Amino acid sequence: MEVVIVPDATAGGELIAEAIASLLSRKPDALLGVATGSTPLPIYRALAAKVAAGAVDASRARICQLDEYVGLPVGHPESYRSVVLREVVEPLGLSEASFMGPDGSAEDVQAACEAYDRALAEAGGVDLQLLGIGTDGHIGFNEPCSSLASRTRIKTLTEQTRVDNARFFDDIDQVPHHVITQGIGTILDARHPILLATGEGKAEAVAQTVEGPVASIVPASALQLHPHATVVVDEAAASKLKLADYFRATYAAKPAWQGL
Ligand SMILES: N[C@@H]1[C@@H](O)[C@H](O)[C@@H](COP(=O)(O)O)O[C@@H]1O
Repeated sequence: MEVVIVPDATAGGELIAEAIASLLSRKPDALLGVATGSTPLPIYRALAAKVAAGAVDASRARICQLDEYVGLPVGHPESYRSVVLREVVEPLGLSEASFMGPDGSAEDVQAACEAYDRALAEAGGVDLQLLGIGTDGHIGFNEPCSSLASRTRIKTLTEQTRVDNARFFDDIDQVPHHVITQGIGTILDARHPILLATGEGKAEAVAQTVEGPVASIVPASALQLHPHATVVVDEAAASKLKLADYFRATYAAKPAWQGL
């Protein structure tokens, strides 16, 4: 796993947007897996700015969703489908046709999960999967003790995650208990997962993800099993890494042509 320490969230967003731009120049119809939450917003802003400036052609990019709440009414502004359309698809000038995600309002949730995994595979697989991290080390909505081999399925949120996400709703009672999430096995199928973590609140989860054992109690630690996973962290989120100096030196000495 490559760990890149950047000064702040803006720099992290710029670096990852650059990696996406580079991917799109090699593969214009790349399938980009996008995450929700506050952390990836600087990536989407930086990428949209590059598109607006004509530096990147994203017109053939395809976007897919990582996870979704179960049971929110179709079109709810905080459904992850609405969030991804608002924060990623529209700013990149793409249409809804370029977007795919699981159906959180399906009556048969299990069938919707299986259909989504099939759709991802039929689309050729995810080229680059953006990830944030929960304070408990979750990726997507794979809460602690999720199977490291899991596929897209329904999960129950921990109380901590519901509390963390309550800021997007009027009150915590509106935060659904159930979600659909790409499984950890599904996420590991992506050709290049990139996790961005910023702020001190993520420092412990980052240290366990990068330097702890691979264990389902810290779902993000499964990224250690991926041959090409990148973890981008700001100084605050890197503050508990024992090998921070090594990661800095390694990245400083990396040939620029390698990119992320
Ligand atoms: N399902 C999302 C995750 O994909 C995201 O990584 C996490 C952290 O969000 P934030 O970046 O706002 O801290 O929130 C939610 O649980």
